[in-house]
Parts: sequence; structure tokens; C-alpha cells
Amino acid sequence: MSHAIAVQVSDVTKTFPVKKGDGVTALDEVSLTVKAGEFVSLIGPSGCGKSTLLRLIADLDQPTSGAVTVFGKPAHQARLDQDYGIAFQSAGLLPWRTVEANIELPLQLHRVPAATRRARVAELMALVGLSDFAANFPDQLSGGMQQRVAIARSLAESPELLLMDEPFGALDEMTRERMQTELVRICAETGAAVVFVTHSIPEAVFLSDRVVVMSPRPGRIREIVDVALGEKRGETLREEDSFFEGVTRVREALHGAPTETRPDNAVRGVDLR
Ligand SMILES: Nc1ncnc2c1ncn2[C@@H]1O[C@H](COP(=O)(O)OP(=O)(O)OP(=O)(O)O)[C@@H](O)[C@H]1O
Repeated sequence: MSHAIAVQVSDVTKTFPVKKGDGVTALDEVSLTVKAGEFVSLIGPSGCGKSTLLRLIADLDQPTSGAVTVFGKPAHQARLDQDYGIAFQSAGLLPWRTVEANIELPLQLHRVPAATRRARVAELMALVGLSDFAANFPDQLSGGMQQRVAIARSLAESPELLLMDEPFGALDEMTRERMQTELVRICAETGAAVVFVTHSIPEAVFLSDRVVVMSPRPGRIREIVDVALGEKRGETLREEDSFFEGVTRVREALHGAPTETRPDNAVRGVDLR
């Protein structure tokens, strides 16, 4: 499955019917290409179509017009072939299964032999730093740990694509930053492409190669900001000038106009959420 393009969204329009009128245009002729191994975030005000776009890529809903392909296949086929892992905001773990058994679930469903399963689950628990919690149940874990279980589960079948809708939205700021750093590490290790929905500018800048800035009514791509802080992504990146420059560029793209000239370090005063 070594296709150079992970996701291709071509001229996609999505309208939802409403009782009166022409319907809501959640997405209006949106086109986007995500390369294999690339980290792309979707950001924009509420209602601009971020989740709709992600759901169309995951084949959880279908475009009104236009096409979505995943690794060169129609989205529907990619879903049948389980070509990607999904992690959405609420961790979605099964409360009656242990950490280990939750991570193991997709492998069980696909009848992976028990020995292979055990080895893979051990590897995944180490990857997300939960080896000591294998036998715990989700309600015995913190929110951040539950989120890590969900991420481990989404990685179980080594997908070359991860679709994530605000996976860290419910976490406190410290846990969130730690999870971001871990996700960067996991992506570097697995080479997975990611499409990541977020409301947080710094989160998008920290994680992404490119940040897709969307605008609502109708949902469109306003601008794509190349961030590509690449190798620098690590604990100290959040204190570096290149990070603040990225934050400023995404803010300007979101607000549609350049912010007024100000001393270089004044940008540190931006709302970092
Ligand atoms: N199933 C649906 N039926 C009707 N309208 C919908 C449906 N899903 C989404 N919409 C509408 O489509 C538009 C885009 O919604 P979407 O959830 O994709 O936005 P979003 O950018 O993810 O928003 P948020 O940041 O608030 O999560 C909104 O106007 C929303 O009301």
C-alpha cells in the first residue's frame, strides 16, 4: 500500500437538507491532497465543516458531489479494507475490557492469531507508555491515559493513515502537550499520515506539516499554511521563535487580515488555546 498520496479530496460539496430552504452547505467545492506520511490539521470556526470533511474521508458520510480517495481507492473501499485508524474526541473504549483487551479488539475482529496479537499489543502498550497498566480497566485510568489507549488501538493494524477529530480536546493543558509530543514521536516511528481536526492554533502548529484554515457558510478552505517545523518538533519547540511565527501565520489566516505591526515578542501574548 505504498501509495504516494494518502488522501485526495476533489471538488467536494456536501449539503445537508433542512426543512425549509436549500439546505446547509457544510462544504463547498473543497479540494485537498494529503501526501503519505504528511501531518495535516484542519482548523476554523465552529461550523466550517472540519468534522464533515473528516467524516467524508472516513466514509462515515458521502459527498453530495465530488470524490474522495484514500491511497488511490474510493473512500468506501478504503473503509472496507481498514486502511486507516480513527480516534475521535471521546476515547470510545469498552469499559468492561482491560487496556490490553481494548487495544487487542481490532486484531481480534480480524482474526489475527493469538500469539501475533499478544506481541503486537505489548509493542503498542510500550509505544504509548502504558505497559504497566495492561490489566487495568478504562475507569481506573486518567483521561490522558484513556486517550493513549484509544490511540494505541487506532494504531493496532499499523495504518498508514490516522483520522483524528479533536482527540485531545478534553484533556488538561499539560497532558495535552505531552500527548502532542507523543503523537509526533509515534508518527515519526510509524510514518503514518494524519488528518487532525483541532480548535487550537498552537496544537495545529506544533503537530502539522500543513495547517488547513477553513471558513464557514459555506465551508471552504481559506488558506493552507505551510508550517513544517519538522525535525524541530520536540519539547522545546513551543519556546522557539519559529513556533510563534507559525502561530501568527495561522492566526492571520484565520482572521483574514494581517495583525497590526508590533514588537516581535508581543506575539507571545496571543491566546495560546
Ligand atoms: N448531520 C447533519 N445534518 C445537518 N446539518 C449538519 C450535519 N452535520 C453537520 N451539519 C452542518 O454542517 C456545518 C458544518 O458542520 P461540522 O460539524 O462539519 O463543522 P465543524 O467545523 O466540525 O464545527 P465544530 O468546530 O463546531 O465541531 C454546520 O453548519 C452544521 O450545522
